[in-house]
Amino acid sequence: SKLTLDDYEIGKPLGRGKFGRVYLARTRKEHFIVALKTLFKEQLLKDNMSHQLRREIEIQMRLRHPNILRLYDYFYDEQRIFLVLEYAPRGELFDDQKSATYILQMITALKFCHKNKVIHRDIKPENILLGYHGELKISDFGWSVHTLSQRRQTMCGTIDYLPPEIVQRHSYDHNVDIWCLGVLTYEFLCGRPPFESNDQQKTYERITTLQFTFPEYMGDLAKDFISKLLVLQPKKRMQLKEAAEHDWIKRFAITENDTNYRCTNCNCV
Ligand SMILES: O=C(Cc1cc(-c2ccc3c(-c4nc5ccccc5[nH]4)n[nH]c3c2)n[nH]1)Nc1cccc(F)c1
Repeated sequence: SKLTLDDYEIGKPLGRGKFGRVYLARTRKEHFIVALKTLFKEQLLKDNMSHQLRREIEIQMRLRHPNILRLYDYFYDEQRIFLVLEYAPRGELFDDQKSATYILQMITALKFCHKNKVIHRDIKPENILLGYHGELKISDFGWSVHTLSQRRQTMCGTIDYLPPEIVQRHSYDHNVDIWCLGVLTYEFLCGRPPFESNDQQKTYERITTLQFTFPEYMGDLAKDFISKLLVLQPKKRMQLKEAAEHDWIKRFAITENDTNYRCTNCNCV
């Protein structure tokens, strides 16, 4: 027979409110672990989302594939609808821990570049590769030493990463890499860059006027870290030394001397 809420023991909240209220849960009888999502009927009616939810439930109940998160079941009470979703043990693709770990490696790489009087100028996801042990590798120094003309730089590839001083054709220094680090951190955590727009001119305007917002699920430490990098005045941006010491990095980054350091590729440690 159909399970109800009483058949589950509720555990810790999962995710960060990105998906609404989702809790770790397990069935009282078999201790089968799931992610239990709660949706409020009133909210759904208000947003006129009931038909969409029905369709989504329909589709997700039917689709069975190792790379598609399972919807095992659903049930409801007077106020709420409950979705019994598959529990994904390794969590979100880019959470604070993975993002901070990569950003710390980016910081150490940029420190080395700047110490050697090299400004990368083109930090963005396309220019990042991963080594055998999952370590970050900045690739493509094409723009670093002999930057091509501004036009060429803005013509190819994304403009989302351009710092304001380059958009406005002012002189620039190593602080351009600090700006890009802020854009990269934002994209790692949100899955899109902060100034993205469907019109190039609009993107430039948002960059030069610092028009961006944080999604509500973003943690305060991450917001503080990014806000100290995405500063219009290059000299006012947090420097790499402080960035490496920032609480968001301290709290979430995993370095090889951490106890929970585990190579994502092999069991080499
Ligand atoms: O709403 C969602 C998407 C969704 C997925 C989730 C979700 C969130 C987190 C997890 C997790 C999970 N595992 C973790 C491990 C470590 C840290 C955090 C974790 N979160 N496992 N499964 C999940 C499932 N919440 N909401 N699907 C949905 C909605 C309506 C109808 C329907 F058929 C599906």
